[in-house]
Amino acid sequence: MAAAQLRVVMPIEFSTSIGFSDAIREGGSRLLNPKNDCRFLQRKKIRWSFYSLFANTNYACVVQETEKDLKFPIYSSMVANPVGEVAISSEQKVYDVVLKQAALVEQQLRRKTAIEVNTDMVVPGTVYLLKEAYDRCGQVCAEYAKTFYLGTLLMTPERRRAIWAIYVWCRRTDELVDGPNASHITPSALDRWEARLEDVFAGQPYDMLDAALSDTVVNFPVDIQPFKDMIEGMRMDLKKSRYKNFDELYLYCYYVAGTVGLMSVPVMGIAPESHATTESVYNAALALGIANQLTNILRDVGEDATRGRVYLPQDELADAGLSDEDIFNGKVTDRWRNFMKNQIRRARMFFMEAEKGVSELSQASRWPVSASLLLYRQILDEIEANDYNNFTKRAYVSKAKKLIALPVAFGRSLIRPSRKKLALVKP
Ligand SMILES: CC(C)=CCC/C(C)=C/CC/C(C)=C/CC/C(C)=C/[C@@H]1[C@@H](COP(=O)(O)OP(=O)(O)O)[C@]1(C)CC/C=C(\C)CC/C=C(\C)CCC=C(C)C
Ligand SMILES: [Mn+2]
Repeated sequence: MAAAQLRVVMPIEFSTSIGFSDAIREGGSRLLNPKNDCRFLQRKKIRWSFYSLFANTNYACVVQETEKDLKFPIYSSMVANPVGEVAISSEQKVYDVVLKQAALVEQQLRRKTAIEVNTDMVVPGTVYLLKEAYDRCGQVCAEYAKTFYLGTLLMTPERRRAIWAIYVWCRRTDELVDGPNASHITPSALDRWEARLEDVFAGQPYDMLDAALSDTVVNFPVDIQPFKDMIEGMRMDLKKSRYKNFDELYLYCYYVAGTVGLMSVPVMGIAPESHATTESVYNAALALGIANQLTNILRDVGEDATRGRVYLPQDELADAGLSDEDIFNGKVTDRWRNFMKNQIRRARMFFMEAEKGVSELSQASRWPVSASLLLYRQILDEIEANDYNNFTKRAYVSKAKKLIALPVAFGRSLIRPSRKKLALVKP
């Protein structure tokens, strides 16, 4: 087993009490001995499940004590190869994007005090009624994602149509690599899609669906970076069908789904009375995207396998005594169940991280986000109810359960923003 670098972020008293040396006090690091460290945490009755999940990998964990409550986030932290060379983890890279996005939105909001919504817009050569463009986006959203669509109906009209425009761009981007023409898509087609995106942000849309997005990015402080990153995720999908470890998977999940959170918050808005920092809300939004994508991956194991794709971390499969072969054979064994239990637990941790941010959103956005969180999370319950057979059974949340989630989500959306700053467990 390779040693990994452990980065510790925690109060000095705690680091001493669990026996880490001076060298690793706040922000320091030392070589991790996964087995011993893991047993140590277990002996101390410290929540260690995710620690153990990473223990046999090259990952270390970040530890932080917050209000007497220990948190062991499921993120990968510093990654070291067996000779001890440390690379920046995906989580740290992505967190840098989160900080930049949060800073950007604050700057833009300061510059722009009131949001002015245009009703019409002139596109060079053609006049499109913007209303029509947005309505078309709404129809696409209703057709492809009924649940999201219903959620958006609970938002203010300006926010709702902006989310539709973002949804449509995301859907079209995904279709490039997953749609009927996917086999013809090359990296240069994605480069062209990116050039077109730049034009959209520069106010030069190609078609009416783009025009809705051009209008949205003028009216809300949405930045181009998460959009570009989503295209990067599609590039990754073109060239990669295996993920060595969770660090690699985390980056993929950020690209294709965490980005959606970062695109949406500037539209959904943070409650004016919230005391949470902008970056903590962005962080929660990122977590919701990651949680959703991990859930997607766990639900679609069988379907992805038929396309020769395995999104599960290869090292964690190997540690569980499993291989690609077991996935292609599609037999539910105890090894598979145990493996799945850990994967589900990790996805739930991301949902928990996301939940902390929902109450910080503007009042009208809380209900739809909370509903979408509850509904997506239930897919994990359904995988369990299917006895972890995600090879041949698609986990599906029934209409009745969806209906029950709505009032529950409504109740949760009444929770007011915190009076305290949100705790951030980050490197
Ligand atoms: C503070 C806080 C919690 C704020 C909330 C922030 C927020 C609204 C986050 C949204 C998170 C979200 C809905 C992420 C989408 C994740 C997702 C489903 C990604 C899919 C990627 C590719 O997966 P794959 O190819 O494996 O799957 P398919 O078989 O193709 O399904 C995506 C398909 C990428 C494209 C994403 C979309 C089309 C969804 C975009 C959704 C919105 C813009 C609407 C968000 C609105 C609400 C009400 C949640
Ligand atoms: Mn897809």
